[in-house]
Amino acid sequence: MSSLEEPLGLDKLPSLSDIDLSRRFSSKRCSTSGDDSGLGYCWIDGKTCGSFNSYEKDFKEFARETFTWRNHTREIKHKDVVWQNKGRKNDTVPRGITTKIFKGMPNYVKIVEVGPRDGLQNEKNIVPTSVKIELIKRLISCGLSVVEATSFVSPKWVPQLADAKDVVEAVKNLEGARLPVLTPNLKGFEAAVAAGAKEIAVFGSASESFSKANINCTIEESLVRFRDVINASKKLEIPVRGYVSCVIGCPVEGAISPSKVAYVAKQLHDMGCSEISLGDTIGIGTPGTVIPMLEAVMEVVPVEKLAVHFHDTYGQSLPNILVSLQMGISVVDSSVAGLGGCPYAKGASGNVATEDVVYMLNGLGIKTNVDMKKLLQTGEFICKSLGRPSGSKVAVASKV
Ligand SMILES: CC(C)(COP(=O)([O-])OP(=O)([O-])OC[C@H]1O[C@@H](n2cnc3c(N)ncnc32)[C@H](O)[C@@H]1OP(=O)([O-])[O-])[C@@H](O)C(=O)NCCC(=O)NCCSC(=O)C[C@@](C)(O)CC(=O)[O-]
Repeated sequence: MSSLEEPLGLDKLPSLSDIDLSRRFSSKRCSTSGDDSGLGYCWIDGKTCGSFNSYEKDFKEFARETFTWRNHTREIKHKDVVWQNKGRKNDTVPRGITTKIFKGMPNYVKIVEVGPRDGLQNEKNIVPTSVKIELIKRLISCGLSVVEATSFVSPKWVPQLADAKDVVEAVKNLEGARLPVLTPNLKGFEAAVAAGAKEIAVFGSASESFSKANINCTIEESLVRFRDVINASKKLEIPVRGYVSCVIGCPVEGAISPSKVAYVAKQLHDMGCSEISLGDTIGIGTPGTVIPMLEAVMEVVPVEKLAVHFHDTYGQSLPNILVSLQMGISVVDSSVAGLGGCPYAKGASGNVATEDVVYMLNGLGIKTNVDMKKLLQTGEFICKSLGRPSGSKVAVASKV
């Protein structure tokens, strides 16, 4: 297994002109600034749009609610959040651009915390097992309902997670969260089950080169391995999550076509994966590339089965999550303090920070059940243990 070449650079990114603007921007667009570039137009189909002034008023209402987490004193009031009141008797009449923006967004987002696995697999120094266990316990106490605990992979390739068995044995009976682990093959699956894992994940790729570098086999070979793992898990009624890496680009191959992503996602779904997480492994996606990718996948996998997994290499994770929510996705992977990166994707930075995702979702009035104060303390705990600053903007800002 060789490490991969330089990460995909900006020069290799698809330009906006490569993307079919007519698919992204509604034909019934409503003009706020009136230019022809698409900027200033709302891009979710709808019939009417409010003026910019009414949007500004609505926005002020939201902004006021956005900064409440510090003291946890106020519940977000949903009186102006039309999309959340759908179906209730006293619905506010949907109006204007605000409605268009929030149409289709979920009321609740399940956050899949991947810090203990994705976060720690790429740390230079081996993190003590006791710190990993403490991290998992703290993350559960924040209210996170899914905490990915570790991986059962070759310790030769990922020595950072060589203690997977000890970690799982220590946390397997903790209540309050599901604790899936990564298992690339039957060997990993059997070890995980023996240690007491109750949920697993298989991880494939939409890029042939990345598949070979990461899991030492082609995409088709990986699908055969996953089928074996999934069949074994079905016998034990163990739920399986499926990952697709490199959904936007690959460090070797450059841009990856949405149809390749859709193909692998569909295979995993058809095999029986209960959830498919779409990973922008090297964090090069923007809404301009994420939207067409999601469109292609949604044609073959139901949206309620999809999760998004963004790395923040180019600082695009939050806008990418926002458009994913607008497209109906309600499961978001993230990593406390923005820990993370894949050992086989050189230059890829950490996952989007859980604190930053929760902050944005709080601001949108979307429930997560995550306690921001405890989450910030957990981020502080792990950063102190690792001797590095937090990758979360919210964590940094909250200290100022
Ligand atoms: C996938 C394998 C295991 C294939 O492993 P392999 O095909 O058997 O061959 P190999 O040459 O790569 O490794 C062979 C050695 O690993 C052993 N082995 C074989 N399987 C296992 C196992 N399950 N657990 C422990 N050991 C195992 C096997 O027994 C043998 O041991 P040896 O005889 O040399 O002593 C290997 O290539 C590997 O461990 N790769 C590391 C993959 C990895 O963990 N990558 C990072 C996670 S993926 C990711 O981060 C992306 C994601 C999910 O976050 C989403 C995104 O951001 O896009």
